[in-house]
Amino acid sequence: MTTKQEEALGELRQQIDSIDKQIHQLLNQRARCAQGVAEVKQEFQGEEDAVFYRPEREAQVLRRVMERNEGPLPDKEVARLFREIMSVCLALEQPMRVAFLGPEGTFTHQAALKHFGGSAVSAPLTSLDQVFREVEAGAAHYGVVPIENSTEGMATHTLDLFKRFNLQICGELELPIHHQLLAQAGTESSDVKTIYAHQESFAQCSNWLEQHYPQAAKITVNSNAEGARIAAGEQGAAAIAGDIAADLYKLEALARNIEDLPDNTTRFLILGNQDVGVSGKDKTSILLCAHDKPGALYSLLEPFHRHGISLTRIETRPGNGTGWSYMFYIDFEGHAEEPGVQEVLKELEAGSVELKLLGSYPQAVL
Ligand SMILES: O=C(O)C(=O)C[C@]1(C(=O)O)C=C[C@@H](O)C=C1
Repeated sequence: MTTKQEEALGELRQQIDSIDKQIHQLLNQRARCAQGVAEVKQEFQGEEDAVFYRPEREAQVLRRVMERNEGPLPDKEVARLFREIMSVCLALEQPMRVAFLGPEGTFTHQAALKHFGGSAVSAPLTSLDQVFREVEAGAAHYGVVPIENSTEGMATHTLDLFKRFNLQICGELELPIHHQLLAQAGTESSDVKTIYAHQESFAQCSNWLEQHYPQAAKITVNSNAEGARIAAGEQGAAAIAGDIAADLYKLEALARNIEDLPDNTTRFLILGNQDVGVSGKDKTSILLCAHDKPGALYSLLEPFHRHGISLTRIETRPGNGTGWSYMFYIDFEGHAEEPGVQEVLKELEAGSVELKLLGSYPQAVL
């Protein structure tokens, strides 16, 4: 290195050191504020009932971060940093236990980390029912469940569980699903004789596999993370999974983003036991049960139109056969505390057999 270069680098690094010191002090100052917030919550709500996680506030903080960002850091990247800052601050107030359908290393695990940050405690469970049960029982503070995929459609099993359990939806997030072909370090593409993956991932990568690995044996496993675990211990094997599984099982990507449709995205919901306040840009989800009679669907949807409320999703499921014939799962823009939404809910309640409010929550930010 020339002396001139050393001098120039030295000066910039001195600036970085001084900025780091300020960031560091400010981070701890922020953390002390969060501790103060926790004390206030405990004082006014009681030790047992204090609700520390506030999705509406987190959404507002993240939206503001993105709005005021002037770069050069991209909006999403600064938001991700602030996501982590709030995650550590929340963990100081109370470490959050977050349940999801395991094992660790699945896309749902990746969604949980994206939404709650790295300081939440992961609770991988063995079934979706168990995730609902643990959150309802309070054994986990929150749960993360898939609700729809852009190529596969609605996760109907999740929808049906909302009928059985009394939980609130506290949030949503979207995760682009990128599949990687993963193998032990040092594996060459030509070494791969067996590929492990979940059946959905095989389906989502079928053209690519046909083109690149027509001869390899394709073995279906219960989850991509399970496939990654097997591939980590087997020579000549590869797995289709996400980046989180690669990290967890120390695998390397032989090929990246091998999904046939590049915009493949899964939407996840956050389950909890609390009402979430208004964030300013919210969504509400309801289950409606209606008799199968002429005009039933029209009369359910008409109030939304009249009050200028946009539907973002409607899905029909068969009813349980006792008293009503159809169940509609409906997502729409707005919060149940807002007057227009309250009117619609009142009218729907009067005109349907049963209405279950699943929750109002901030629209996905990240
Ligand atoms: O504002 C609050 O209620 C806080 O607890 C602080 C804070 C934050 O770090 O900004 C932390 C956790 C909550 O989920 C929301 C925000």
